[in-house]
Amino acid sequence: MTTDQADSRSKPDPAEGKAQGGGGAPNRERSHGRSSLRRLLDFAGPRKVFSYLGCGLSALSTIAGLGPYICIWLAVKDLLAVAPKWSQATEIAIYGWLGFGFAAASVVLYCAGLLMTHLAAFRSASNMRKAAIGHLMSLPLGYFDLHASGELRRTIDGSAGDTENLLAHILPDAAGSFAMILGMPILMLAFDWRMGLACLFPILIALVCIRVMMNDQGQSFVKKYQDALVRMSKTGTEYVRGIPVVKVFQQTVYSFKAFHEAIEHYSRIARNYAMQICHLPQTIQMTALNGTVIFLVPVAILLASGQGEFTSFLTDFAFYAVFSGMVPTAMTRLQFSNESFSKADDALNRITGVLSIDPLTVVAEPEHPKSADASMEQVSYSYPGANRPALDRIDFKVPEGGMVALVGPSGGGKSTCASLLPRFWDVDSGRVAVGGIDVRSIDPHDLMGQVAFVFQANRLFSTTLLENVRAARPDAAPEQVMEALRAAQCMDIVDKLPEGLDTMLGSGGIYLSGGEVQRVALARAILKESPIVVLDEATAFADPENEVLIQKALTKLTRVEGGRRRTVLMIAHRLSTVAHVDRILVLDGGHLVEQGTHNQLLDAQGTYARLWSDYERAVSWKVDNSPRSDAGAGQNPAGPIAGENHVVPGVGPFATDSSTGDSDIQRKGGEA
Ligand SMILES: Nc1ncnc2c1ncn2[C@@H]1O[C@H](COP(=O)(O)OP(=O)(O)OP(=O)(O)O)[C@@H](O)[C@H]1O
Repeated sequence: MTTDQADSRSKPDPAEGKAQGGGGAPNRERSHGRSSLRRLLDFAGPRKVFSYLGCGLSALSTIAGLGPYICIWLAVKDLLAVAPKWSQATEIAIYGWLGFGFAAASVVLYCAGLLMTHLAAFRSASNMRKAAIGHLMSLPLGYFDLHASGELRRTIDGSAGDTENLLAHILPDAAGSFAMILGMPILMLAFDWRMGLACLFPILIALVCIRVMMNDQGQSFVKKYQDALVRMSKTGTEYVRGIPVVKVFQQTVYSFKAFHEAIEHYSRIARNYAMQICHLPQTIQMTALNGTVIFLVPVAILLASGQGEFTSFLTDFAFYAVFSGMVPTAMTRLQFSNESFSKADDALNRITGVLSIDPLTVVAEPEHPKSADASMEQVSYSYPGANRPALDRIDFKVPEGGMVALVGPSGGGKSTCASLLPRFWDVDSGRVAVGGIDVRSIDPHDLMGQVAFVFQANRLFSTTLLENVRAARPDAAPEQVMEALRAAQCMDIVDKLPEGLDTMLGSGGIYLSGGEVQRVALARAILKESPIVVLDEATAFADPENEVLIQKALTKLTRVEGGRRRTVLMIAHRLSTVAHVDRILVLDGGHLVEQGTHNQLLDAQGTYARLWSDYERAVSWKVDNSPRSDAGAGQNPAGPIAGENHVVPGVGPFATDSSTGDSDIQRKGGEA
């Protein structure tokens, strides 16, 4: 999605009366208030002065670069004046050295200028990246659901790169070209204004052509072109991620429609621009510039007949013939700099688009939660652009140390509900509270400290196992990390890693399986020691062996020191894993349709009872079809829980914790 699309998802935050961060509302107006170059240089901070200096040096270099041409002209003039007695041309050597001096000075000035502009460009690009990444950190986590990583990478890294090129190379070159364009008419009209005009005429034609190409249509092309690049980058990233699926099903790139369409879209835009906007003006421009001599020769022939002193005329002609060769170079430079300015302008708008997305609101005097209960009071929430609410007036409370499960049909609103607690999104109406305090009144950092979130699919960083776990609590000692790994049943992982905790994971290191990654993520959550835990289908993708271990780790995670229980809000599709929680909330179509214990809900014969019976059927089907069905299914009268416990014996947050001897199943067995 482009930032423009993100714009359309923005919506007012009823609480604050302004665009919500999650929707992402870049304020383009703000970004157009000042010239792009000045806004860009602002990122360089005090180093912007290097940019001005660099451009000045580049302009001086161009002017110095004219010196050798004048020296050649003087030398030729000297020679022709004494022809054929060449030896009498005594000044030649001086002109030669002078020309060399000018050329050397031009090179030195240009290099010094480039050095300066590079210093400014690097600082500007790195500050831009830092600002954008820093700002991303302040956005609600839900923003990242809506914006693919490829798109963000392209926006931040690509845009910073585009502007870096502008400041480092294009700007000093443009300053040089500008100096050349200012100096050229003076120089050209100085020796023979008629031949000078003949040389300037194609430049005027080229300038008109450039103007035509960079009209409003051309500018809007650059915008569309950049959008097409972002779209290609985003769909390309998704395609690369989906390659295994594509290969397994023997599909080609054409089957990955979005990526294919993005490529087609990109080439269509580039083709249209070339054929509709550039074709004629570009042809005229290049012909005019490269054919300067075509204008010069007829003028020279006309002038030659009326010249009193032919040698002087010939010298002037030689000067214009040589000097006119510089014209295409200067004009091409100027044209490319114009394109780069448009490109950088667009890049800058993308960056400022990200920077102007409203971050999570932070109140001036945040409050600290007084306890570890969590509640929702009449909470409604709609995703930006959605035509019906994902949650509608949801009301419930998880008391401190309580365990509440969210169940319901797919799309019922379970994940949305859980993600409102750590402020992935802010509610449209109602209130989400932790410890009796509205989450919007808690400092976001404090809130993150209160809530540990275990996702369905977790990511590890490309660093050591130690640092991966320590991401949850950077000041934790290696012994504490080891303790968390032990509690998360990760000792088999630690033992098999060649350098234990210091083994690199991910690219360039060791890869872990999905279930192992899940356990390491649980170690993180355990190390974090937050009083509230949100579990989003933590065992969803685990194989039976890993599930046993994950369930054991979950048991540890749900308790703090001394056996006290953390407050747990969990989402589950496997109803067996929630049958023994304190309370089950059934969400259907964004409504809280039922709540109660497992038995109460079964008795109510509503949605939960229907889901349970579907679940029982699915499990008995699995058991009947399992090679071990003889050993387990029919023998256990306790239904699916028992059926699953046959496969996963005596584990889980609601089952026996072998290490502590506690048993939630036993403790809550009566309820079940
Ligand atoms: N990022 C999003 N943008 C727009 N709509 C969304 C987004 N995420 C979820 N929804 C919509 O919100 C509703 C609730 O989705 P949610 O993911 O909370 O349901 P769920 O009960 O967790 O589903 P599942 O069990 O399939 O994971 C659905 O209608 C879904 O289409």
